[in-house]
Amino acid sequence: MSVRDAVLANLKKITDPVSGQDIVSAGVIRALNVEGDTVRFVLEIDPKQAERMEPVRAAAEQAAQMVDGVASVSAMMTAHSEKAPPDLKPKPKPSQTGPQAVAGVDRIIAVASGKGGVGKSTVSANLACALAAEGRRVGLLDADVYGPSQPRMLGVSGRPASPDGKTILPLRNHGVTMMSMGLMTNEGQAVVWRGPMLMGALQQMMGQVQWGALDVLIVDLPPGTGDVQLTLSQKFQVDGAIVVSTPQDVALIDARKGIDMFNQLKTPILGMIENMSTHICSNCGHEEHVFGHGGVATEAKELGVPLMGEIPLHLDIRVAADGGAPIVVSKPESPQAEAFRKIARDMIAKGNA
Ligand SMILES: Nc1ncnc2c1ncn2[C@@H]1O[C@H](COP(=O)(O)OP(=O)(O)OP(=O)(O)O)[C@@H](O)[C@H]1O
Repeated sequence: MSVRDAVLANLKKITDPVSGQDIVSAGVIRALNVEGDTVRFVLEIDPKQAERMEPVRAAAEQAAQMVDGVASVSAMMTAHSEKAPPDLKPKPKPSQTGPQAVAGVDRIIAVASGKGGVGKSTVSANLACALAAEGRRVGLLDADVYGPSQPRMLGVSGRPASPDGKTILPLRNHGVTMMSMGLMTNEGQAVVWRGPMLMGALQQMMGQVQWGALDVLIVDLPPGTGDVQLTLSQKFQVDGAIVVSTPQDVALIDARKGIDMFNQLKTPILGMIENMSTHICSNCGHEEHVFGHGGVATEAKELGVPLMGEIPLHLDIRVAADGGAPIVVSKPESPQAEAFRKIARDMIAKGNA
């Protein structure tokens, strides 16, 4: 049994006090992510039940911890989206609410995925480093509040400083200026990200972080189509969205939802990237199609969006990301890195980065 399945089996033993079902069947557990010996997941709850659910969260964390091979567990509570209460305040003029540019930032590119775990953060980190290697001034905002991974992928640690209490100084590595929403919360602390909180935090990240002059700011979004995606597109001028998907049908169905959302928000779609496209054996170089191959190309064609590239499933990509130096930095001449670098060069050639 995989660690993921073992974690799920343990979580299934816990009852959701609201529905009476187990917490997995009740849909409380979301975004379960196993990386090495680290397990992360989110409990999606009604914000009114936050207090009642805290023991459930603690029990879930403990249940995951019991699984062999698991060293650390992080379980956060998040509020499931509710209809916003009617806004009785007079509406500000549309010119004040329209998407804004961020001072000093030429372009904002959102990297999204319909489904979690398809490698969106890996793609964001590699694209950011590849663009920086081409001489672009690059920022990377990790807006994935459910599983912030950019500090680890870019090998930066420590909390960002705020010398004046108003502005936030970002961190920097591999030529990329980086800020993560995950660095603003205390590690291991349960955070209930309510819609308005998310919006506030995102606005703070965009507006108060001293990004400096950037050619492009890449925003690594959480998976799915939620509050962060909406806020980003509604409040800021997003110049393009990249949707990352694996070739599996389930991932593609969700990727399509992501594309629909950006179409509705009138955010231009730069294209799709197929990740974990083919598997290249790190011993013999043999190529096989673990999740099928070419599914994203077919989907992109059907949706009328460009296929920006296909990234192989390769152990070196994961090892490099886990080690804090993405493959385009640690093995820039490898074919795996070249797959990312080609996408970056094409983006620059098309004036998108
Ligand atoms: N092309 C690849 N080859 C090998 N491993 C990969 C590849 N892409 C991603 N991975 C690995 O898969 C795992 C998930 O990737 P990543 O965290 O980038 O996904 P994500 O879509 O951002 O996930 P989340 O849902 O947490 O936001 C990581 O351990 C990463 O190193």
